[in-house]
Amino acid sequence: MGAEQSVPAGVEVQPATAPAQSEVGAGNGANATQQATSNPSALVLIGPSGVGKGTLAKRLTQDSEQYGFSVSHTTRSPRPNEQHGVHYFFTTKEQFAKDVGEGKFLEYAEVHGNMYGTSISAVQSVLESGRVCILDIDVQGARAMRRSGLKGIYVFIAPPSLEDLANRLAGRGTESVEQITRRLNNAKMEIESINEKGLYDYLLINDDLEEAVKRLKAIAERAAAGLEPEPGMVPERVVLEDAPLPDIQALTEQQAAASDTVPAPPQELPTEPAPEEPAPEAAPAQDAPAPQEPPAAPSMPAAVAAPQAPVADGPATSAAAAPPPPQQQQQPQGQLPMDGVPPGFEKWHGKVALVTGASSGIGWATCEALALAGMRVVAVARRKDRLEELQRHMHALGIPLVNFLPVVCDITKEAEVATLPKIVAKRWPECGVDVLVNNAGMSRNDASLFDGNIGSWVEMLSTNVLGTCMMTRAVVQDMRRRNSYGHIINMIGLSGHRIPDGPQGGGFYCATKAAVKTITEGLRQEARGERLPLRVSGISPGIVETEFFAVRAFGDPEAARKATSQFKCLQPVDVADAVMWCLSCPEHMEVNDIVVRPTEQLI
Ligand SMILES: Nc1ncnc2c1ncn2[C@@H]1O[C@H](COP(=O)(O)OP(=O)(O)OP(=O)(O)O)[C@@H](O)[C@H]1O
Ligand SMILES: Nc1nc2c(ncn2[C@@H]2O[C@H](COP(=O)(O)O)[C@@H](O)[C@H]2O)c(=O)[nH]1
Repeated sequence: MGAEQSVPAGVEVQPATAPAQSEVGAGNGANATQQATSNPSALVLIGPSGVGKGTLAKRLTQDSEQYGFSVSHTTRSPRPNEQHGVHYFFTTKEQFAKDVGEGKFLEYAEVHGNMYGTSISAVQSVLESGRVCILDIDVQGARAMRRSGLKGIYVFIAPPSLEDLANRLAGRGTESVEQITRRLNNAKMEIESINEKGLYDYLLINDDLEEAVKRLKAIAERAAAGLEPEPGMVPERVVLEDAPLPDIQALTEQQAAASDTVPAPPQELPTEPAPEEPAPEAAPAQDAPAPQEPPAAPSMPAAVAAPQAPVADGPATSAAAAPPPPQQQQQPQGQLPMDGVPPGFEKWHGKVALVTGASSGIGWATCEALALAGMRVVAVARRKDRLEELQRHMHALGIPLVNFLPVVCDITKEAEVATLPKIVAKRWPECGVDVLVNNAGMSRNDASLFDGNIGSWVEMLSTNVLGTCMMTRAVVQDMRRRNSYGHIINMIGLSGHRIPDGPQGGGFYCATKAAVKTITEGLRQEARGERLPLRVSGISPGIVETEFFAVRAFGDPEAARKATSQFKCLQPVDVADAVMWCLSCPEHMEVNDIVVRPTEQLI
């Protein structure tokens, strides 16, 4: 693209240097300014239409003179409140094509059926005035801008849900029902771009506007100071929830009735079908909107897979194939079963339990037991296909799926863990996590202290220790915010108490489990120190017949079989029963550790 070679004065074109250590957190903008190191970066805002990019950019430029807005060119018609040269440079398709040919744009793309572009002169005029340049562009534009070498901090703004996005678009009253539908259809693909490695530096969920403005200002301060973005501010993976597209027609009518005004007639030019071929220099074909794709709802924030209904097209399992039992058919949606609830467990009815490592074994059995006893269950794991299977299993058991929330999340990733309480609040606004079962844990058989694989040490430490701590911190902070304290149960394991296979190199794994034992006691003492009613328990099973041994042997089924075939091992449900007992004890009784072995296990 000609424009890529033609670089406006003041725009730094060297590829961004390796991320600096995080000198300043995003929450500490004032410091960032004091530590200014080089030229300001641009602040690039990306996100689906209606998410609030324009609103946020306006707040920044209104509140401080150090920010200026890059006014884009567009071929769409102006809305009633829009001014040429302020909101956009409105232009014709012919003129736009001519400008492209003359290399006037840093980037441009077809978005929702119209052309949009950032001209070199728009960026230049902000930079020349000594201000930080704020850009509001689409995903294709962000990719192209990355290639252009513009030094910038790229912030993806996400909506709390597709429903909120639909509400905002309908409430804005600037698009027709068809245009809103088109923008919402494109939003799913745009949100999925969060998973493109290296495209964005920050993910900001524009839920509460004031909170979002505060967070964006802190990021903007970094841009103003020319600092590198902080590492790790975008989750590793985001999975979108499949849910039907909201009824836009109804929403638009509701919004109009609520405001007692007729929405402004849409000013956008009639939308054109997406071109067969991408426009020259536009992003690759997969960027083009795909109107034929069935509408689907993103569930933000990160890492959510929370279908509201059973997955119909997944692989058939016996559970999935089985018709729902009569109990399910009779039960009104959302009503939780009370039959078979252990004595003392009634207090948890309708409360929320979050279980990690839910895709198999103890985690799976615990989810099942908690749900059958009437709790709302959040099942957290990395494997989406297993969570989908668990969901089908829950359905077959007669659990109302509105009370089951499967979440794809890697507990070793801070950003993913931090979003979990928000995901829960989104599903059940009046709730938070009341019970946390820190079950996820793993071992590797190549981790001896003499010559072990350091990668395996890191994996065990990250999952067993740091994962447990990060999950605990996220949940405790949420309990504190709600001033409602429940119960945290850590899966310590017998290996937290002794080393069964030291000579074979099991010492490191046992060290991580001993750490979990100590952390469990530390957590209990912190709770007592603050006089909080939080209860803390540990459970220490010996050999349980689960995938644990297969994982430890890197998938070797023979090694796994050997480990669990010497005698009748504990079953996952035995451990789930222990969880249920901990939770059923009376208020004055806190179970601190339950040690259980298969009867025949020696040490
Ligand atoms: N946090 C928020 N909560 C509720 N409403 C919001 C929030 N942020 C923005 N809005 C409203 O949502 C609507 C869309 O916002 P805005 O026009 O800024 O979106 P946008 O991302 O710039 O859209 P586009 O890409 O189409 O230009 C506006 O009516 C705005 O007032
Ligand atoms: N690639 C670019 N995208 C742009 C630019 N200016 C705006 N946009 C994006 O277009 C959509 C729709 O905007 P609207 O004003 O019609 O609602 C929005 O998501 C913007 O981010 C640009 O210069 N380049």
